[in-house]
Amino acid sequence: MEIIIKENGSVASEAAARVVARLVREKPNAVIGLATGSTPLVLYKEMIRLHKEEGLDFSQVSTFNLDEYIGLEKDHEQSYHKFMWDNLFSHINIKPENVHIPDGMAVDVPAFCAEYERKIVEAGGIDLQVLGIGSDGHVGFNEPTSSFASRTRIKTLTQQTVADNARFFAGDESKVPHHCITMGIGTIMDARMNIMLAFGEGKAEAIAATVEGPVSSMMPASILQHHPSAKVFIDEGAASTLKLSDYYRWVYNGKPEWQRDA
Ligand SMILES: N[C@@H]1[C@@H](O)[C@H](O)[C@@H](COP(=O)(O)O)O[C@@H]1O
Repeated sequence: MEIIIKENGSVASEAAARVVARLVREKPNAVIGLATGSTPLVLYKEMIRLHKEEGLDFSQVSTFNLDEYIGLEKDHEQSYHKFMWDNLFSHINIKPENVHIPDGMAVDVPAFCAEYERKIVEAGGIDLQVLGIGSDGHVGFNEPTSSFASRTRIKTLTQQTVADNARFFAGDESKVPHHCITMGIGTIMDARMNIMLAFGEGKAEAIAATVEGPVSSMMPASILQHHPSAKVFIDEGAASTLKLSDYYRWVYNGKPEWQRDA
């Protein structure tokens, strides 16, 4: 794992955006996995800026989102569909037919999930997957004890995640769906590169356990230790309990400029 510590979340997000931009320039028909939550918002703003000001071209790019709540219509204020269109897709030149987000209203969920996996394979696999992390270490919505071999499927959220995400539902936990469709950990691990973003002290424990703890399904993100190309972009807050943070800075600063974020 490569740990990239920046002074704040904006600078870290800009660094992550450079990795996305490099991929899209090198491979115009790249397949990108995307995440929701508050963490990737600045990354998406920067991708929009790169498109508008520097001509970054998404016309051949395909995307696959990690997850969606079950039971929310696409236009629900808190659906991940709406989140992605509001915060990214409406502002770049991506083709709607190249956007894939799990359908929280699917009638036959297992069939939908199998088809989602098939579409990822058909697209050539995910080149780069963007990840956030839940305070309990979940990636996508793969909650603690999720199988490392799991594929896209239905999951039940933990009480912790329901409580964390209630802030998006006017603080009302009863309004947060308890089920979701999420890519599996096996699906995420198949991506050729994973980039995780985490900001603030609230994520420090989960990040320390992910980067320096034992690999355990109790901390789903820790499986990234087994990924051949995983980068973790964090700010000082999220880095605050890492034991080897000086070493990560030393490694990063020892790289030639052009290699630093790539
Ligand atoms: N399913 C999403 C995750 O993909 C995200 O990483 C996590 C963290 O959210 P935030 O970035 O708002 O802290 O929240 C949700 O539960």
